[in-house]
Amino acid sequence: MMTHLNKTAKIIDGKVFAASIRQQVSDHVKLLNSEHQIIPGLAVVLVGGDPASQVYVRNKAKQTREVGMRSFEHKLDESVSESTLLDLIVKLNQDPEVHGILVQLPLPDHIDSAKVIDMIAVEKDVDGFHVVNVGRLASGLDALTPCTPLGCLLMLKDLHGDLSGKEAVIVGRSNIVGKPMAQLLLRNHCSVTVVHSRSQNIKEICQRADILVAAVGRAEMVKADWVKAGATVIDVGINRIENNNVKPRLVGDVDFASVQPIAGAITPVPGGVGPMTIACLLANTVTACCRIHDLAAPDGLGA
Ligand SMILES: Nc1nc(=O)c2c([nH]1)NC[C@@H]1CN(c3ccc(C(=O)N[C@@H](CCC(=O)O)C(=O)O)cc3)C=[N+]21
Ligand SMILES: [Mg+2]
Repeated sequence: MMTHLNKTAKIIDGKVFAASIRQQVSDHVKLLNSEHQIIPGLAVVLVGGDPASQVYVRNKAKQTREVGMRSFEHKLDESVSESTLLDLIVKLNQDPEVHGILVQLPLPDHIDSAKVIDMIAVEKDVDGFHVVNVGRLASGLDALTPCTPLGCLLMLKDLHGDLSGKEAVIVGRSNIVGKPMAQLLLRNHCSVTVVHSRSQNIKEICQRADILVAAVGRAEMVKADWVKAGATVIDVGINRIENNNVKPRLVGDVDFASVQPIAGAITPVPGGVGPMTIACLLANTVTACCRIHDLAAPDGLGA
């Protein structure tokens, strides 16, 4: 048979990887239960009825129960006042059965999200969005780490092992992905560049990357000629392309079809970063529970 000189990138299977993380979480939950009679609990707060958010929240709750943890769902009306939401956070902070608190974002415009997030007890902030966790991550201290960048890092470490000296380029500077991703890659000794909507020569900068993380929320923006041959491409984007009458198609921030033949490895959408995000949320909840009870957290599930 003929061998082909043109390579095709390895497709990183986020679903399989996420399942192995959930298995480790589930093993640790069993241990906490048998040795210490502790059941980790995750509270998810959803404000309003956005259909996509409802699907995510339902998936989170289902997977939380599947790994043996308690799930507490709080659905509030779109019109809820900021003070009612803050009161709920205070209650959850004080509840000993709750070890992790996630407030689904975005929140309605009349609510100050920073105020709500910073009301969450630092040790229960499983999203890692509290200003203290952000600062701890940036300072190289133990921190609860945002789930999406943590999932990306675990995939990169699994693929490459040591990341020292690798040239990483992140497209997007959001507080939930781009910035914490930069911190995690820096902590793992990469050279890190963050490009964004005001950057010049984005394409040329991306061409240097050994590791390219796309997190801008613009459908198929990263094209084949942005990617160095053999680079690892992590696609964080989830963009719904609406088609008349048919089910919307999900695409990432990377033009998968054209990039796949160039890249060395690439995450698909769906089935890449998305499932890892939820798995890391469960991992963060067990980690938070262990720290709250002053017990050893599971190995290999942190940054
Ligand atoms: N406080 C907060 N924390 C979050 O982590 C958070 C949030 N707010 N708001 C919304 C975004 C979005 N998000 C996703 C999680 C899993 C998938 C996921 O599992 N995606 C599947 C497919 C999903 C589909 O079919 O729609 C996949 O990529 O294969 C996607 C998106 C977490 N978010
Ligand atoms: Mg941006």
